[in-house]
Formats: sequence, structure tokens, C-alpha cells
Amino acid sequence: MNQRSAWPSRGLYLLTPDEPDTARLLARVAPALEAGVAWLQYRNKAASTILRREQAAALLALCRPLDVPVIINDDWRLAADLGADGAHLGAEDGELQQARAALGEYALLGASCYNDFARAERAAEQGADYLAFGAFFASGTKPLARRADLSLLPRARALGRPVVAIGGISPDNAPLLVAAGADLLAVIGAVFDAADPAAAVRALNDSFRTSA
Ligand SMILES: Cc1ncc(COP(=O)(O)OP(=O)(O)O)c(N)n1
Ligand SMILES: Cc1ncsc1CCOP(=O)(O)O
Ligand SMILES: [Mg+2]
Repeated sequence: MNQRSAWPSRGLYLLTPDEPDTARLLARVAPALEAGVAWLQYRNKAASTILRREQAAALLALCRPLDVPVIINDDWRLAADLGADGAHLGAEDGELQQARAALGEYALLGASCYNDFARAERAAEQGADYLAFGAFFASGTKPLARRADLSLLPRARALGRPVVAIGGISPDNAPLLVAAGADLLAVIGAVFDAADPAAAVRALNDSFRTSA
């Protein structure tokens, strides 16, 4: 798509749930997008290679007209093949420099930094566009996720990249994270398990207005 500087660097970073049915995935994501999402990550830890390709392509088609960037979790090769807007790499997901070479200078590349500031410094040096920390709270989606301390967020701002917080984020605890320095809140369950996902998106977005 276009230049990453054109995308917002503050707001809700919505991650998809492990939804096996592509039509239903789109039907679940669309109202959330309407309610206001800064970035979307395609994440499906249960899908086959074929299904991930189908779902990622379908989400790209949905998001393009809305100018919402689509970032592919785990698999920068799939992101490159589909011309997605970026990729998110954790500790097991390959090298940032290889992803950059494949995806180009305008791709949004994210790195999981867990609770590890030194890892964030290295990721920034290696070209990550944003740095993700967490889990800050108990996550129903990923119960065994490493936990992170809130004190990382103000420190991470010094690295000069958007700071993403993840893990058990809800409208109740979101203002804490924003006040501590998170630029983007990465969320799955609080939106997709909510009775009214669009209302949950609006409530999460409110935390950027109520916090300093
Ligand atoms: C924005 C964001 N932050 C962290 C993660 C977690 O990445 P990873 O540690 O590779 O774990 P999985 O998501 O692959 O289970 C993420 N996906 N997005
Ligand atoms: C992928 C990931 N990494 C740390 S927690 C988590 C899951 C986030 O989902 P939820 O918002 O439902 O806790
Ligand atoms: Mg991963």
C-alpha cells in the first residue's frame, strides 16, 4: 500500500481471533473496523497454511478501502507474497532484517519484546517499526504468555518507536497502559469475546482520550 507515515501511530491495534470460517471472520472483523481500528493484525494460530493465505487475502481486501493496514503475524513470507502492509515477529518467527529485505522500506515491522528491554533495543537497531511488550495482564487468549511490568512502557518510549502493549487488555485497564506510555493497545479477547464488539472498540479508543 502506501507509506507507513500515513498510518496512525496511536490507537487500537486489533488482532484477529482463531476463527476457522473465513466468511464469519470477515463478519466479526467488519463491525470492529467500522468502530475505529488503527491497525489490524491477522493472527490465527490454528489455521493451515492454505487457510491462513485465504483469510489474510480476504482481510486485505476488506481493509484496503478503509485504509487500515494489515499486519501478518508470524509469517513475513506470507506478508510478502500477498503484498500485506507488514509482519509481526516474535522470538520464534525469524529475522527482522530478512523480513525487511522481503517487504521493503515502507512495511510495518513489529517485534515482540515481552518483558525484555534489551531485546527491544536490539529490535529497534534491526529496523523494527514498533516494539510490543506484554502480557501486561492475564490473557484468556494466551494464558501462558510471559508477563511484563508496566515500568517498561515509559522506558521504551526513549527508543523512538511506537510502543505497543498486549495481553489481557480491557476497557477497564487500558487507561493505565496509555498513561504509562503505550501508543497502541493490541487486543483480541476484549473485543471478540464481547457481547457488543463495536462498543468494546469504542470503549478501548476512549482510553486514549481520557488519559494524558
Ligand atoms: C502486537 C503483538 N505483540 C505481541 C505478539 C505476540 O507475538 P509472539 O510472541 O510471536 O506470539 P504469537 O502471537 O505468535 O502467539 C503479537 N502477535 N502481536
Ligand atoms: C498474542 C499475545 N501475546 C501476549 S498476550 C497475547 C494474546 C492477547 O490476546 P488478549 O487481548 O485476548 O489477551
Ligand atoms: Mg509469533
